Amino acid sequence: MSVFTPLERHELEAFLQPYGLGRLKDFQGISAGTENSNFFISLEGGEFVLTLVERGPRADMPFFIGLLERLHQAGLPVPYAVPTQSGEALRELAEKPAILQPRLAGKHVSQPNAHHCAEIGSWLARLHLATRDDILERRSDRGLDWMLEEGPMLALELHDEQLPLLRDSLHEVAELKARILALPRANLHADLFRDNALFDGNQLAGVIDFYNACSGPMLYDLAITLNDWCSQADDSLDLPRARALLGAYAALRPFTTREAELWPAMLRIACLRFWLSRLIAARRFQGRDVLVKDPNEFQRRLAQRQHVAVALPFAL
Ligand SMILES: Nc1ncnc2c1ncn2[C@@H]1O[C@H](COP(=O)(O)OP(=O)(O)OP(=O)(O)O)[C@@H](O)[C@H]1O
Ligand SMILES: N[C@@H](CCO)C(=O)O
Repeated sequence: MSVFTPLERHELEAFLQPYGLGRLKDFQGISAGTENSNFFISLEGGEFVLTLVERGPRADMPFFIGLLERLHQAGLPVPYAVPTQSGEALRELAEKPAILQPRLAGKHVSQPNAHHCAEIGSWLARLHLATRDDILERRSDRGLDWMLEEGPMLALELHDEQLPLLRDSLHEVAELKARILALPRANLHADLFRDNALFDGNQLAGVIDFYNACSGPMLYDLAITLNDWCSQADDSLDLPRARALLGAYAALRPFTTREAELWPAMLRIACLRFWLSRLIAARRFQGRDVLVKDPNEFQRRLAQRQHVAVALPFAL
């Protein structure tokens, strides 16, 4: 299970007291996450999730809190940091940045249908529309430069037959970097996988886990999302789901010609990002009781995306 920082009841009770939300009834570590420590917290005053942020600089916490507050104000279903009675939203527990958020209803969907994908496409367009005119700047710590730095080092750990795919992909990043950075920008979720969305039946109940959020090209967010929501068991794209996601997105924010041109490459670059980050996680947590997702899944997807059959709809 992925609770990196276990908590004792007494330290939790002391931490929760300033919220004025009543007695602690129950708490439980959440095994699902891979990056942060999360706990379901049941208080007399309601159900909450406590997150201890394990990765990334503390200086970024006001960005996450500010972005979630803005999205909450814009009516998007997201968790947000609950303040204490004296107005403190960002706190510290066990020497980690800590925030308490309302627990959202709903369940993760592991086998999405076209309707789920359309809901996700609309949500992503709403995120981008709510932020593109006044972007909260944050450079991704898993961005293009990071790929170009980490890729060659990780190559040393790969088998020979994996190297051409990695080398070609890094070459594509270097070649297209300037054009990608010139694409239309907004705030990105940058990790909108199925395990970061909660559904109530076919209805999207909320999107969680903004700890990879950043500013950047909107098309990159779409590629990350599509690669997870619309991949089939053989890692190729499922066309009806992909068209539903892209169509719902484009109905709210039409794509530009430049975005349409870079779309196939963007899908590949989004695969590379998670291939590399999963290789790093696999090395870091080897032999530990931590959920590590399979890096090879994204190697296979990267290989599959060398030919992309799903064009962007409605390119201007
Ligand atoms: N606000 C919330 N409401 C309901 N459930 C939540 C909430 N926040 C987190 N969870 C639950 O906790 C689990 C782990 O949370 P989260 O995805 O944020 O962790 P993580 O370690 O950052 O994971 P990863 O980066 O691997 O997606 C989620 O899958 C979800 O089940
Ligand atoms: N969603 C990521 C993990 C958290 O960033 C992955 O599937 O590799």
